[in-house]
Amino acid sequence: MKVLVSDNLSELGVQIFREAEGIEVDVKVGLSPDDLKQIIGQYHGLAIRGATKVTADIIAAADNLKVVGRAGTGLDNVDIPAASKRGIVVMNTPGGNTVTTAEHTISMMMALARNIPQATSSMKQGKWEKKKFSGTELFNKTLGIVGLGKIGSVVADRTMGLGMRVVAYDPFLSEEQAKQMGIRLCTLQEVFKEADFLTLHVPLTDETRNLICEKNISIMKDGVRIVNCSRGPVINEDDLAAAIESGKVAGAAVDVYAVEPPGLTRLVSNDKVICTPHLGASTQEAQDNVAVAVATQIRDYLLDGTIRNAVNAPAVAGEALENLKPYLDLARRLGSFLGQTIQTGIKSVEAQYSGVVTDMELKPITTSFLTGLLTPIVADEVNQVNAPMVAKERGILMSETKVSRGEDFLSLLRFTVVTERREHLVEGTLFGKSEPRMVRYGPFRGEFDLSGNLVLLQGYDKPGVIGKVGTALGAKGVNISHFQFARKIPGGEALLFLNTDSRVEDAALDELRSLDYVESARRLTI
Ligand SMILES: NC(=O)C1=CN([C@@H]2O[C@H](COP(=O)(O)OP(=O)(O)OC[C@H]3O[C@@H](n4cnc5c(N)ncnc54)[C@H](O)[C@@H]3O)[C@@H](O)[C@H]2O)C=CC1
Ligand SMILES: O=C(O)C(=O)COP(=O)(O)O
Repeated sequence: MKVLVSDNLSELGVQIFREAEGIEVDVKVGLSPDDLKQIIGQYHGLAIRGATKVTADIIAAADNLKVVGRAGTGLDNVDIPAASKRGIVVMNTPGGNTVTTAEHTISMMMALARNIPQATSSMKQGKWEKKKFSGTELFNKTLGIVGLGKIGSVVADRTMGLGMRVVAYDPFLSEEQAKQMGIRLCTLQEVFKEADFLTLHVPLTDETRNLICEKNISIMKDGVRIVNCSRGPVINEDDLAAAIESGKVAGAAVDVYAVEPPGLTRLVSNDKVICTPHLGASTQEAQDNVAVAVATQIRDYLLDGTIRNAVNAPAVAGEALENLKPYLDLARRLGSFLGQTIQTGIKSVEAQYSGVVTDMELKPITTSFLTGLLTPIVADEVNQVNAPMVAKERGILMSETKVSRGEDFLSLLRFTVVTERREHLVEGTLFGKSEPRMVRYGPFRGEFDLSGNLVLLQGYDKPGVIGKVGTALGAKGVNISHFQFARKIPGGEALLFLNTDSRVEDAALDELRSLDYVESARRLTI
């Protein structure tokens, strides 16, 4: 497995790749988009920070890429839908830079309140401008926080210690959660109206883009000070610059920009604006945290499929993964079996779980079934990341339920696939702790081993059929390793399920089909 580190990652992270058996790492920082596109095809993993832009164009060239790991939080530099479509897991490292970014925010707010950068610069010109740089206290002022997530809540906690009154807006947080932090949740309008200082800690989304614009600034307090250590496009830079020039906004502290580096924009050039070059996460501690986290996550995914902190796949790790793995395997086999027997368009998939499996995370199991089901049907690679998307694109309705069924099995997985023509049902369970078995196919019950070369014969339960099948295959040199016979009623419809040591060629299949009482013969590989 080859991993490319394309941004400045702490050495501790690179070391983890170097020490991992089965991983080869290249560190190439500062590649142009064209250069990255040229080489990305060789890599299975990509470790980045914010500088590398993983666009749809790069992803289209990433023929072997399985995982993109962001050492940090914001993923606005990764085209997540494009990655998901190609089955590439996208991960970040939440929490690793939270304290550092919160501390930077508070440093920026204090520096802004006391004009520290401007005063420093003045002194370095030999001046002593005491009056010009008189500032304002934070004590007893209202801090408005937009986005009370990890960073926002650390900012809240620390600034309450400075005697600030904190109000916050976060539509995804409950009153109760905010109350536990001792913070009053308000509407966005209230936060804008009440804040003496306003700080932004939201991800860049369609809702947050351009949030600080002329219209919203107009409802803020005169003399408000604005801090942005989230993402540049959350602020309309021209509107903010204009509001500072007019005196409506007293000043701004900015770490992130619409375009990075921004050059000498109207905002950056303004004396009342203090700025840092996207330094929010730049401390040794945070960089070590996020590099170690991302390298460990990428390594574990590439080497054993453990998914942690992915934004486009359910998280499965550690002990939970160990318990889940046999079920993931069982579900994939059941899916693969049906995917190879179904011949018409799929309308819906229903997953029903009963027994001890219901204590586990079921979504990955359903996705694993889908992966098996869709792989024989669609041309592109289908995996845990893109299977739900592929199903959705094909208009397949999904449902997943837990049922209590007084069955004979410790756990039972039932999947019902409805096609344009009919309903296909399979049930599966684990024998022992990890032996996957299909125990029902439509009306037929048995103990079917879904592995290797299979032949599925449907016909009628008549004397001599089994012998003829064995003789026909034997004549072609095919050895049967496992044999299951199931029927509804004596003499009625029957199923012959064969595991063979070698692949059954077309001629042998044709011969099986020509036998009396054999209606169909199908070859499957699982
Ligand atoms: N300047 C820097 O170097 C850094 C910047 N960041 C930026 O800070 C952002 C926040 O980071 P974390 O706190 O770790 O993420 P988080 O996911 O813990 O918090 C984000 C919060 O924003 C809230 N939110 C989402 N949409 C919202 C909306 N429309 N209005 C109000 N709130 C909304 C969410 O509910 C969540 O609570 C990141 O997305 C990233 O863009 C993060 C780390 C370093
Ligand atoms: O983690 C984040 O979201 C950041 O913005 C930090 O960005 P960086 O790793 O310094 O490019």
